[in-house]
This record gives sequence, C-alpha cells and structure tokens, in this order.
Amino acid sequence: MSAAEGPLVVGVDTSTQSTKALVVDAATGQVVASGQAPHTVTSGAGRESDPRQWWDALCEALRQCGDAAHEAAAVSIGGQQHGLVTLDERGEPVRPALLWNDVRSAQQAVRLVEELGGPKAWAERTGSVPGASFTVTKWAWLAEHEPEAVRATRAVRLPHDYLTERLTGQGTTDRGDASGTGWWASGTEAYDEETLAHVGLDPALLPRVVRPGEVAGTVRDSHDLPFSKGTLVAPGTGDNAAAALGLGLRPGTPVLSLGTSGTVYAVSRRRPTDPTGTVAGFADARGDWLPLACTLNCTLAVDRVAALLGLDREAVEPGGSVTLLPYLDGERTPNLPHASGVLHGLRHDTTAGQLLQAAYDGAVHALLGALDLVLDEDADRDTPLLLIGGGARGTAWQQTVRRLSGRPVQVPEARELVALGAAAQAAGLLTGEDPAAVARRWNTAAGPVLEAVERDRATLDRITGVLSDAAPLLERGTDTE
Ligand SMILES: Nc1ncnc2c1ncn2[C@@H]1O[C@H](COP(=O)(O)OP(=O)(O)O)[C@@H](O)[C@H]1O
Ligand SMILES: O=C(CO)[C@@H](O)[C@H](O)COP(=O)(O)O
Repeated sequence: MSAAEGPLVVGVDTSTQSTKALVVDAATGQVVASGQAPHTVTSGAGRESDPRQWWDALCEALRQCGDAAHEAAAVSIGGQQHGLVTLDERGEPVRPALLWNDVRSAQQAVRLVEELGGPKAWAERTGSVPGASFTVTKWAWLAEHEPEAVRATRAVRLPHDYLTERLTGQGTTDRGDASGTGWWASGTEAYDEETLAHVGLDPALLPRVVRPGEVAGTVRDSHDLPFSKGTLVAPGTGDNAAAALGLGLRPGTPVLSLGTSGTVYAVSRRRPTDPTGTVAGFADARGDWLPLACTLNCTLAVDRVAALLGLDREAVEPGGSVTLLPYLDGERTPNLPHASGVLHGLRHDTTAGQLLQAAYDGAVHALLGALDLVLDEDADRDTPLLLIGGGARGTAWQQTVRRLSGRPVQVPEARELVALGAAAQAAGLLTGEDPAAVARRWNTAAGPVLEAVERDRATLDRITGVLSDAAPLLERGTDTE
C-alpha cells in the first residue's frame, strides 16, 4: 500500500507525441507514481496515428506506475483535441485517426465555412470558425477521399473519448473536447444538427456529452484493463482544458503552452465568438469558456531547425536581422495551411545561433499576437503569463517569451499539467469539489516568476513585416506538393 493520505486518483495526458500517466494523492496532490510511453505520428502529406497505439501507451505508462494505479479510486483522461477517430461495429478503428495537425482538410474547411453562412455565422453558432484542425473538416475530407471508410464507421470519437470508452464500454465525451469538433453548438451546448446533416454524419454515431462533475462510467469487468473493476471514470477533456483545470486557472491569467502545438488561452465567463477565426471559442471542462489560439509549429519545428543547424536547442545567439517563419507543417495561426518555412534577411555575418533564435522568435510571434485576444478586456496586463508544456523547461523558450511578451513569466514546477488537471477532475468526482479548486489546493501553479523585461518590439515588427510581404508565397504550397 502507498503512504498516501487520501484516496489515489489517476490523471492521463494522451497528447500528440506520448501518453503520460500520474498517480496522485487526492488529499495533497503529491505525485505518487508516473509513467510515459511514446506514440508515432505519420509524416508526409497527412498526420495520422493508430488509436490502438494510444491504448498500448496508456497500458505501458500505467505499468510503469506499478501497484499504485490499481489502488486508484478514480481516473480521468485528458487528450489531444480534434482528432477524428472512426470505429467499426466491433469498436475497432476503421482507419488511423486524422490528427489536429493534419492540414489536408483545408479545402473542406473553406467550403464548409462558405456553405454554412460564413465566418460570422459559424462563430456565433459554434464559437469558432473551423480551420483544417477541426474534426468536422476531417470528416468532410474522409467522406470525399475515402467514402468506404465513412460507410464502415459506426461510431465517431475524439482521442480522449476513445480511451475513456475502452475503460467504461460507453461512448462519452465532455463539453471541452466537443467544442473543438465544429459540430457542437456553443450557443445551445448541444450537437448542431444542421452541421451534422450537412456533412452527412448521423448524430447517433456521436458520444454522449457528459456534464462537468458527472461520472462517465466505471471501469469494466475485464481482466486485461489496467485498473480495478468499478474504478470511477471522470468525463475527461481536451488537453488544453485539462491543463486549465490543472493550473486551477481563473479568468484574467493567461497561459502559454509550448508542445507539439503552441497554444495561448485564458478562462473567460463570456462565450467567445471571434469571426476572424484567430480565437477558437472552446468550452472549458467546468462550465466557463476557454478562448484559445493555436499554432501547428512549436517545439518540434524549432528542434528541427536546431537539428538542421547541428546545434543544441539552447545554443541561441542574440543580434542580426534574420527572420525565420518556421511553418514546417503549414500553419493554423495565422491561417496558412499550405505554407512552408520562410527565411529572410540572411547575411554573411549571420550566425547559426542567430538563425536558431529566429526560429524561436517566429514560433512565439503569432501566439503573443493572440494573447490580448484571448484575455477579457478588463484583464490586468501585469499578471504573469503561465508557461507550460515540454518547451517551458527550456531556457531559450523562457527567455524568448519573456523578451517578446514584455510580461512577467511564471514557470510552474509541476511538469505534467494536463495529467494533473485530469487527476484533479478525478479527485473532484470523489470529493464533490470543483476540479480547479482541487488544483489550487494542490498548489500546482507554484513556480519561479521571471520578472518582466522591456518588450522587443523591433523583432515583433520585423516578423510582422516579413509575414505580410511573404503572403503570396505563404498562401501557396511548394511546387513539389
Ligand atoms: N528541456 C527542454 N527544453 C526545451 N524543450 C523541451 C525540453 N524538454 C522537452 N522539450 C520539448 O517538449 C516537446 C514535448 O512537449 P509536450 O508538451 O510533452 O508535447 P505534446 O503534449 O505535444 O506531446 C518536445 O517536442 C521537446 O522539443
Ligand atoms: O489543436 C490543438 C488545440 O486546438 C492542440 O493543442 C492539440 O490539442 C494538441 O496538443 P499537444 O499534443 O501539442 O499538447
């Protein structure tokens, strides 16, 4: 038995690159055990993963946690948003999942926005103007390119739903993750029948949307499951909404997350409806809202540039006037799904370290540009920006965000905030508490605050200028595509 004070709970983060599991003492927030196992994502034209890999990774991560996982009284799954999981009548994947960073459905996104009333109508109805990341555009792409896969589909799920269902045997989701599909109306908090009919998706194929604080189910009676039978299963949610829970986030505090995706968001009491599409109007996992902007190119893109240059990721150098837009995967913010990377301002005296710094600057530029848009107008501009995700551990990322934001930056010591948020949601099921209050009780956001430095407006303006001048290049793909 563990020496925990309270019951144990398990929080899971099944994100793009790996699945992480934490066993947490619900009384204190102490992490009793942890585990992590990687996934693979296809490269080339699309971005796909076999959902069965997520399950295997979950089992492996829990195996690493040892007996503590079997003692857990409740579990919750947080996961990468938007991915289209199609299941057949046996609950097996019809094909690999189309992930959030797969931009092949860019054309379908443009068409759907036009066909269903334009950007303003979409933002009013669903909270967001769907780009290629949204599940509805992926379903439309699949219907066009693989109609046989659509015909074979008996259930449509998001990544976190897929794992939750394998535990409980019931198809469920939550409002946070449902809000990233494009077929959930944030105005009515229900599936949007007009959109579903338009894309030929039967609502009966969709999971039930479990309310915040409701039990999604219990772990089934099956010997090969990594939990004891009867363990409570919480609704789970998308990874950004889970991290908001994990930070005990209140309105007015912005978060910048640096992982495969870069995201910037805040909790708001007002339902977002941005007709420009920069801000996605997600729901959070409690009953509030989570206006969020997301980039496709963050830590992986910058690490790739470092590898091309043969440099360690921390080997940045200041100075020079080189600009690098690291849009290796196309881009979502700004909305340039066909873009590739652009380099401008190279000179004889440009150093490799300056080029690497330019990649960091280019990756952070759009996120900071959206920062004011996700915050309510009355938010205090001096509140520290919470920096999370794998990249938050890196000095070069920390210093880049500090310099380009001009804000104080707080780096929570807790590493896995998505998994911690899921654990807080599971703990809330046991105690009846608000999961964000659980996380505040656990003091998960504690960490050093880096003081504000003067904002480097010259660099931001230079990047904005290159973006604008390079627009024709960025809007089309390369000749080889
Ligand atoms: N010490 C570090 N410094 C900078 N970047 C790091 C560090 N550790 C991990 N990373 C980056 O974090 C990324 C993984 O972050 P994570 O938030 O776990 O991603 P995801 O949730 O998208 O799977 C990796 O791409 C890696 O580049
Ligand atoms: O698409 C979004 C948000 O809208 C991404 O944030 C995904 O949810 C993937 O997250 P990571 O795997 O990078 O954490």
